[in-house]
Amino acid sequence: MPYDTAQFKTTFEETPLPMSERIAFIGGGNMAASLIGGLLKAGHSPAQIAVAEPLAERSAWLQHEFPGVQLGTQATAVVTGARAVVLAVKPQQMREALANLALDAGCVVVSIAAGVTLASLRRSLGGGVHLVRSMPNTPALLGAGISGLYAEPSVPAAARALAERILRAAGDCVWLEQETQIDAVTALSGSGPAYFFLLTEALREAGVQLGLAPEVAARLARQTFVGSALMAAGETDVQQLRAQVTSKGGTTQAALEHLEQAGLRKLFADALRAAEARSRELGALLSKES
Ligand SMILES: NC(=O)C1=CN([C@@H]2O[C@H](COP(=O)(O)OP(=O)(O)OC[C@H]3O[C@@H](n4cnc5c(N)ncnc54)[C@H](O)[C@@H]3O)[C@@H](O)[C@H]2O)C=CC1
Ligand SMILES: O=C(O)[C@@H]1CCC=N1
Repeated sequence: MPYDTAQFKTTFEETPLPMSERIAFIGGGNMAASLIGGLLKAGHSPAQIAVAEPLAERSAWLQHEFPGVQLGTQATAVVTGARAVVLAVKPQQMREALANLALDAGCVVVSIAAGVTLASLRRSLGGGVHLVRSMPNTPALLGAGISGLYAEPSVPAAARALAERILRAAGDCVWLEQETQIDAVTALSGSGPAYFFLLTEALREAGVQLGLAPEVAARLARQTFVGSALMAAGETDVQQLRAQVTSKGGTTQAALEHLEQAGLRKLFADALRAAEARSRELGALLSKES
C-alpha cells in the first residue's frame, strides 16, 4: 500500500494499560476482535483476556488471530475474576448472553451494543457492578476508531478510566453528558463509516456512467476517499479543505451546487435521525423482552 494506515489515527493522549487487569469479552465478533487487537497492540497480556464465543468457527479464528487469549463458549465460563467485562453481542442477543451471569462486585461492564440502555443492563445484572455504555466504530480495527462513552454519575473515576483505556486501544474517545446522546453517536460515528463507503460506491458508479472503465473508476473513487480522509485528519477544518478544492465558477462548484440544491444536508440529517430512532427502538425492544 502506498500510504501508511497509521496516518489515519486521530492524535490522542496515550494511556498505557496496566498489565494486570483481566478483561472478558462476551461475544467475539467483529467489534470485539477490533478491541482485542487494539488491547494486544497496546501491550495488554493475552493471558489476561478471555472471550465467550459460541460459534466454533469464529472461536477457532479468534484462537488463530489472538494466541494465548482464553476462549469459552458461554459468558459464565469466562467472567470469573474479570475486572472488566465488555458486552459485544448484537442487541438482539444480549438478553440470552446475560442470562444467569454473576459478576464480581466492582466489575466494570462496558456495553458496546447499539440501543441497549443502562437501565435494561442494570435489570439483568443487578447492583454491585459499574455500568458504562459505549459506541465505537469499525475503524477501531486500524486503531483509527472513535467511541462515545457514557457512565452514570455514580460510577467511580477508576472504573471510567478502565473503560476508557479499553476503548482508547481502538482510537479516540469522547465522554458524553447524557445517555441519550449515545444514540446520536451511534447515528453519526457508529454507523458513519457506512455512509462514506456508500459515497465511494456512488462516486465509482457515477464515474462508470461518465465513461470510465469500472476498475479505473473504482481506483479513482477509493483513493479520493482515502486521500481526503488523510487531509481531514490534519489541522485544517473540513469546510476550509472543501473551499480549497472549490474554484470560483469551476467544476467543483457546479457539482456542489447540485448537491446542495438536491438537499444533501437535509438527506444526511434525516438519515441520522432514522439511525438514532432505530437505536432507541433496539433498546426498547430489549427492555420490553426483559
Ligand atoms: N459493526 C459495527 O459497526 C458496530 C457494532 N456495534 C455493536 O457491537 C455489537 C457487536 O457487533 P458486531 O461485532 O458487529 O457483531 P458480530 O455479529 O460480529 O459479533 C457478535 C458475536 O457475538 C456472538 N454471540 C452471540 N450470542 C452470544 C452469547 N449468548 N454469548 C456470547 N457470544 C455470543 C456471536 O456468535 C458473534 O460472534 C453490537 O451490539 C453492535 O450494535 C458497535 C459499534 C459499531
Ligand atoms: O448497524 C448497527 O446496528 C451497528 C451499530 C453501529 C454500527 N453498526
